Amino acid sequence: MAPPDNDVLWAREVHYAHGGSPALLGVTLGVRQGEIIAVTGPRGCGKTTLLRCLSGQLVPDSGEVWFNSIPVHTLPPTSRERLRRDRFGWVGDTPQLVDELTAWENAALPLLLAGGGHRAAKRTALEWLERLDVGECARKRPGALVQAQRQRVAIARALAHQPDVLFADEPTAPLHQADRAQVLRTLTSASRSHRITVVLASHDPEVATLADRTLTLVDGRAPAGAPSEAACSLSV
Ligand SMILES: Nc1ncnc2c1ncn2[C@@H]1O[C@H](COP(=O)(O)OP(=O)(O)OP(=O)(O)O)[C@@H](O)[C@H]1O
Repeated sequence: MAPPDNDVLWAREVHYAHGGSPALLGVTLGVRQGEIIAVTGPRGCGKTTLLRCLSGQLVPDSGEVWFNSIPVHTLPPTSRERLRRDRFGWVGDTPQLVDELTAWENAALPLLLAGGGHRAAKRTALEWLERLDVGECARKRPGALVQAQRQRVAIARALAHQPDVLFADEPTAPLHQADRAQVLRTLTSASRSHRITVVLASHDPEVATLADRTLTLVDGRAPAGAPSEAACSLSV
């Protein structure tokens, strides 16, 4: 079945089990370009597994995942790898930076891997570090930064190549309470100004207030009795 024309990301009846243990039991979801969607629900309900299926890190056991007109679920591993590198951004709950590189080099990495010029990549990386309030850390290596600074650098790296879709899985988990709202606001406003679609997973209900829509998962599916799409409700 082909996806609806107006959805940048579309998943239909996605099932996934980790080593025989079911994590997703038929999730259907459409995300429009530039939209920010929050995936919420209690721990273990399948948020991370859903984001990994949508971003091509995992292949669903059954069901479909489309990015624009690309059937992600049928792509060979090298094509999924390229798609993730060129078109998607990923922020996880712990910053995975390259220890040998400085903050700006880390943030510039996706641009350099995509074949961008060194000077332009550096300028863009520095702009994003400034936007995320870690401009003064640009020349420091990750080991000289605190966890909250490292996570801001990881977010800058995920946004610097202006991906079509940013997947953020509990992106505020390593931050102190005081930093959380500010980093989330920066992430969502930068995404809105650059028309980057965001799929944001969190068990923190506050995250939903910054999103256009919310998909609530319970035990790998939408709440009993409701079709998955109906579980998406307007939250603003
Ligand atoms: N690698 C794995 N091997 C086995 N089971 C897994 C694996 N990853 C996740 N699971 C299980 O799959 C289910 C869904 O996990 P998932 O991490 O997707 O949920 P989540 O909503 O993101 O949880 P959390 O909020 O704790 O991050 C859980 O029961 C979890 O224990």
